[in-house]
Amino acid sequence: VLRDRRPRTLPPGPVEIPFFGRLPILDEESAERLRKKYGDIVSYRTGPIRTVFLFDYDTAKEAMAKVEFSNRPDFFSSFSVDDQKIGGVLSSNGVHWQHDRRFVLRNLRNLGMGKSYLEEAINTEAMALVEDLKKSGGEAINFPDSFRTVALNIIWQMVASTRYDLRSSEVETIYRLTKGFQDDFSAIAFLPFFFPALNRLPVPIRNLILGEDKFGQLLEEMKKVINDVVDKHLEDYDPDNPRDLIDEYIKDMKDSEGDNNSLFRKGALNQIVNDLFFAGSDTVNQMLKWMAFLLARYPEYATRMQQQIDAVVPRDRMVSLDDKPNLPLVEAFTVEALRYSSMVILNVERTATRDTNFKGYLIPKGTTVQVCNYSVHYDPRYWDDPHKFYPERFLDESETKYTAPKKGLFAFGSGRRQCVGELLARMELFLFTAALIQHFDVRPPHGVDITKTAIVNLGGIRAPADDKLIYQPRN
Ligand code: HEM
Repeated sequence: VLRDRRPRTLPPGPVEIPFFGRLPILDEESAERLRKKYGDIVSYRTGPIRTVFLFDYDTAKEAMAKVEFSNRPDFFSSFSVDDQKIGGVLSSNGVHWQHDRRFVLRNLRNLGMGKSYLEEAINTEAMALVEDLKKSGGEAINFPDSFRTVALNIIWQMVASTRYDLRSSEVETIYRLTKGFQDDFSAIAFLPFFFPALNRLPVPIRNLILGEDKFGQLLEEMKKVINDVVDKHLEDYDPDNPRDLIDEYIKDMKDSEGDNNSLFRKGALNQIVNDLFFAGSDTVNQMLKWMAFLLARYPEYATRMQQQIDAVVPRDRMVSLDDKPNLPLVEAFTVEALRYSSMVILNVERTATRDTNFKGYLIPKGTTVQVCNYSVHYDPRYWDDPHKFYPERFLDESETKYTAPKKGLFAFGSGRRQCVGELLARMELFLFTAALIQHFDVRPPHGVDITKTAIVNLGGIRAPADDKLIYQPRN
């Protein structure tokens, strides 16, 4: 039964088990075990789906740039809130993806990605975050809800001109949906995609073991939240006063009315909004948790960064992007946090659009192609002592200048589908982290050994466990 049926032209990997294959790989330990045993390119079968895992930076970079590996797998469309399930950026393919990605990139830039007025908006949130954390009065608290609200507020202001109060209950609803997807559906909801036979089970059994009814409910709720936001924009739309990305889309949609070839559609707009909300808020929220954890875990860096900030920024002014050249350690700390956290453990899946020769192997059409970002970030070929948290690796010899790595960083993916929000995320991480450092000593509660804090897996996202921390305002 265990005869390996894998075609010889495929990369090596564990013996394929007919019909069932093996359980999906969702964590860094299992991925690393594969790499250690089979090398940098490994094929692995889960049900009818074959995945080729890539573990080495150069190989991953080359693969992610290939047109043949630029699509997302078909099953991504099940998460779409577009009625036609073809629009948006994250899960779409072909001309629809190209069209919507171009629209999003152009408008994120026009709305200030990398520019000073967006910096102001981020610093308004940073100030609100500081005030909110001060309310904890130096008591030990779990990661504050304000982390997620400030992250949401930035992208939501660009997309929908909405800013929430840091403790607003509306944010609670939105995050309940995100968390629902994360907690309940990380592994189990994917199983029918890998094991289609499960779809033949009676509905009550599928609901019981796979929670499909709950998944459907969450998706419907999300659809409604997004649709209401877009409908409200359509109602209030003023062509002379576009407020945000949704208005810009409505403008293009109205301009192209009557053009049968136009790809501007309300369903696609809904999905774009959904993508930006999902990809743009929880990612930053999770990274803020990492920043707080790492500041508490490595107080020697926190102290050095406070000295650097205090030397150039008066306490009554927020750190700005112009201060960056004077704060090389702060930048190095945030980038090292991206590497060390490897928050997105496995890069978002791609799929081969046709049979493709790659590195001496023939990757058949339909094969999933996935880079293990964690493995790239912990690869001793690119990083000295990779398990050490060491921001200095991003400084020049005199430690006075930040130096971007030439190779080895994969936090935002790569190639044609590289993260569209990278610039925005880097701005947010730098300014939010600087605000935390400038205003607080972050530390574990007395007697708590922070080296024992677990790193958990939240549906493919690596995050520090929510142990309590103290945010002590600095004198
Ligand atoms: C620290 C924060 C973030 C991290 C680590 C991150 C990481 C990633 C990664 C790994 C990918 C997959 C790239 C690939 O397939 O090669 C991705 C895609 C994407 N990200 Fe981000 N991201 C972050 C923040 C954001 C923000 C703030 C936005 C919102 C503007 C955003 C929007 C997107 C979108 C729309 C895609 C899909 C791109 C496509 O399929 O063409 N991300 N991100």
